[in-house]
Amino acid sequence: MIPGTMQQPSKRKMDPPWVQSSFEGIGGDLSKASGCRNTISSLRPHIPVASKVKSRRGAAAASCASMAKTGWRQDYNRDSAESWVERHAPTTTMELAVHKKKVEEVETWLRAHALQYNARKGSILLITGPAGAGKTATLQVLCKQLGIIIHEWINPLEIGGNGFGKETFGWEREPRGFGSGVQTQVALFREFLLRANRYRALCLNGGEASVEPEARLILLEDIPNQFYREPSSLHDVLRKFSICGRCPLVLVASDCSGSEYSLRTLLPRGIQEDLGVHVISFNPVSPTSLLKVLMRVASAETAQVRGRPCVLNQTVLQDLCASSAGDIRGAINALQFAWQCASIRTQDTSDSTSSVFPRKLLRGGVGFGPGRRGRRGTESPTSPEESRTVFGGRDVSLFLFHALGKILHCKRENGPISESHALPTHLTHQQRNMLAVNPEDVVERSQMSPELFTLYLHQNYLGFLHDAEDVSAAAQHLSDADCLTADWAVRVEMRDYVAAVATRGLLHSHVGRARSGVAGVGFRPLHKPEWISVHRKYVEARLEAKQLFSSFCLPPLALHLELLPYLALLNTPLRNPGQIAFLQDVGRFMHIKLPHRQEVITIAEHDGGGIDPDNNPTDPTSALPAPSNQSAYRDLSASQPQPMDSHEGYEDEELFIEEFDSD
Ligand SMILES: Nc1ncnc2c1ncn2[C@@H]1O[C@H](COP(=O)(O)OP(=O)(O)OP(=O)(O)O)[C@@H](O)[C@H]1O
Repeated sequence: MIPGTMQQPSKRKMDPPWVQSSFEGIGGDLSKASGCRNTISSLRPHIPVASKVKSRRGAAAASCASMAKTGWRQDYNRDSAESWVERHAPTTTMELAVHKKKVEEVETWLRAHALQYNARKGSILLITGPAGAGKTATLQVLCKQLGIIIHEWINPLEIGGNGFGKETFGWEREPRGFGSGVQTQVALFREFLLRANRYRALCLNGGEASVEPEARLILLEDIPNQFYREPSSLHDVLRKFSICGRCPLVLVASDCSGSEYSLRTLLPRGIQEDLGVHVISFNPVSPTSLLKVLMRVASAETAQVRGRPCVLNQTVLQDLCASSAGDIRGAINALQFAWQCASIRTQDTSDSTSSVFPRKLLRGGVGFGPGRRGRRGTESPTSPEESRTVFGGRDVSLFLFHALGKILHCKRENGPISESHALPTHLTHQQRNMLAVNPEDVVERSQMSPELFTLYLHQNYLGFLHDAEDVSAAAQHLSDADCLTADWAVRVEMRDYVAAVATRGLLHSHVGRARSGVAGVGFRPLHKPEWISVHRKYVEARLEAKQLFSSFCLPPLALHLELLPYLALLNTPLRNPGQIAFLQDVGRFMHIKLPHRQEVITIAEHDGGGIDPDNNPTDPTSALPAPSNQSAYRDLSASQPQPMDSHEGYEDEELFIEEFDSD
């Protein structure tokens, strides 16, 4: 007998009663979280189901668990240990706070691909949208309703057998089936994806396996990190899956604009089209739906608290909705937190509380308790910003489309101008109503550099102005903004001024529309700046010239301003077809006649603020041929012009081009 094993039980008995597991709430949460995960655990015993300790779901529960350690009332602790997000999870489509059309879209796809026997088995659905928009909840509710079993991939915490998972959570690693060696997460994932649907889930509870419906799908929300570093390996796996998969795959991914971990990096549009991925894009939950859910949750919680009347204040709920920016999970977590703060305050306002919660969080009873309205000192936060600071909430970033729209549509407040804002008589022609938005704030929330944002404005502003005077004034302001960053020495310091001059200048130029009484221009598609493709071409050409003319050993300036124009003018063919093509492409642009403007790319509603990684001008190397000298010359990329007929045969001629010294 090992002494350690003997001592273990008595040690447990001696634990003080106030020590509670930090995973208490989460454990309950996960066990509730579903049959689908149980299905997976039965299918793949070595994958630690409990490893899906999502911080988002555990946040509220973890805070409650830490509260429990301070020895407050047991009933309160038990009550608060469970996350409300899980406790009030929707069970039917009627309860979902998601727009009906989106629910129908997902349902139609599921019926066509998961329920139809003849449907293509390896079909892929991609559900995107902001975090907390109810994407997973919708899928789970629909699958439950349609009787579809979900096999969900959950990233294993322990892969190499270091004992962490086994010792901490009591999981056993399955030694057979996947080999005894260390397996990479990607290898495990590949195996899961291609094998998950071959076997039925085991019925460990003794129930009848035959009563299970056959329809099933694979859910991939927890994407292995390796794929973000190497998206091509995910593409390979998905390609294989689309050929030999036996059930549909649903990818759930949140939009995170401007992040390198964004979906566009992982699954660019080209790959989506290749694989025939069907995309359904969710919007943030509307404030009305959010408010309904919060009221339902709050009423249910109030009904549970016996003997303690809690009066809900709708203003607080509205503030929570506004500050959560369509994130239902965030809104419910904030409500739970606010409710618990209020409960603590009304139950026990001893000094011990202030050691856990900052006083700021405890002020005012946050909308609960009788007679709070109208009493100074117990006011609820009135502005979304204030409620955000009090209860947490989300830092609201704007999608590019909406950020540009806020400037280009130039919304102003109606009504007379207050005396404090009135300009002197000689400046009345400059008088405008108050702006509905703060332009600098919009630029900041777009998560773009002011210069790039100005470029987008420059590309799109013409369609939004009413007359030529407005266009002239706007162009003047945009030029001024451009000049501000002309000097590289002060470029960084001047960035903020660029944003202010460009956006405010553009907004100030909107005069004609108001004068003519036109309400607005309505919907207008927005486009990416042509500058992006021009700049991309410039960077590509620079790199290509460096490779093709490396034998001249010239610095870039001399290469581009002396050698290349000289060679282009000489009209002498070179030895190399790559060099010929290059000179024809960039050295003789004055002869190229463009019949019309270049085709511009329309911005989709959920495009992020950063430069599109599919078309990143700062990293043109991806679009270039391999930088091997031979292949770069022989195999010109399709985008490059091929040597003209007139030059055919020059390759064989012995021509000598004099190399000259740049000095
Ligand atoms: N009426 C409701 N409609 C939708 N979700 C609800 C509702 N009430 C509570 N919830 C809970 O809100 C949470 C929404 O999170 P969900 O995981 O579905 O969002 P998501 O869009 O998939 O976000 P992420 O991409 O971050 O996972 C779920 O835990 C769900 O149980």
